[in-house]
Amino acid sequence: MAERSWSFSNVFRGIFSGSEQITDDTWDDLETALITADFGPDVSESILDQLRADVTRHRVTEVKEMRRMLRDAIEERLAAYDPTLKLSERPAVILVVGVNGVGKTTTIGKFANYLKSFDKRILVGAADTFRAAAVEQLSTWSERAGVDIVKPQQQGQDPASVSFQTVQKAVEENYDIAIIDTAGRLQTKGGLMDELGKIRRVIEKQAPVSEVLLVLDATTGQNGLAQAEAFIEHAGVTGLVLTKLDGSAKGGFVLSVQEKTGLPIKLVGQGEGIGDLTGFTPHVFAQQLVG
Ligand SMILES: Nc1nc2c(ncn2[C@@H]2O[C@H](COP(=O)(O)OP(=O)(O)OP(=O)(O)O)[C@@H](O)[C@H]2O)c(=O)[nH]1
Repeated sequence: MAERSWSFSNVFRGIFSGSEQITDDTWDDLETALITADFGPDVSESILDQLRADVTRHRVTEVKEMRRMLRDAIEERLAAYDPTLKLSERPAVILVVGVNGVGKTTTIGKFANYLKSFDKRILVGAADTFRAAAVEQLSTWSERAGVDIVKPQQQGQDPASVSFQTVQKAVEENYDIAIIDTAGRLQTKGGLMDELGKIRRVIEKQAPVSEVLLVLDATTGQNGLAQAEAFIEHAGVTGLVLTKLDGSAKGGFVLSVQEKTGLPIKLVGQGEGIGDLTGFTPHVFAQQLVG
């Protein structure tokens, strides 16, 4: 796989190619690298503690061996969360939520395209009714992915009613999956949650909600996480989507975000193209991060 710009291995290459034996400098450099890559202070410290204990216990002296241990430690921690998407209901209803501009609509386009390759019948719902451009954008993506769309009849239509119509059509016409785009404004917690709560209630009159995916922009790191706090606390989020990892040097965010929220990462966006979305595989990720 081509090396991505977010790859942590660039940072590591310096540390691990400097000398063959582990020295005090190796530990200092490693700590700096973990912080730089946005693992966050707590996760960085606990990785370092674990690694120190492992290195001592196994009497490891070589940098090469330490690198392997780091990779394994990161993989093990990433794998503590289940990345499987729950799509067994028919239709499986997926709500996509998140703050402004994080990549919700783009993700839905890529995700619809990905699911179609498994021969699924997909319907998307444009419940981001505040911006006409948002509906147009989703419409363009649905065309590219070759999936059907339910749009509001007029601008500003109640997002809950568009969601209702989407799920109704999905049930009546036997779609496998309905994906609903919601508005991404930074709102007061009350307004945001009232709107999402209403969307949920009207959907659940017809079908259970299978997944609530919170989209996070990896380039904003810990900051973006703070902005999304209201969703995490109140929206019944079942999984995370990390976007823009292609533009981020903050690969460590991948690990800290799971540990901070207790939520699994289920999808990863690595570009603006329709094919730039993948599932989340801890083994591959640890490899890409550490090299
Ligand atoms: N490089 C890169 N850009 C991305 C990725 N995902 C989304 N984008 C870009 O991010 C910008 C915002 O994406 P949107 O999908 O419009 O975001 P949104 O969350 O739907 O925005 P609102 O509806 O305004 O809340 C667009 O320019 C996308 O092309 C990604 O994985 N990598």
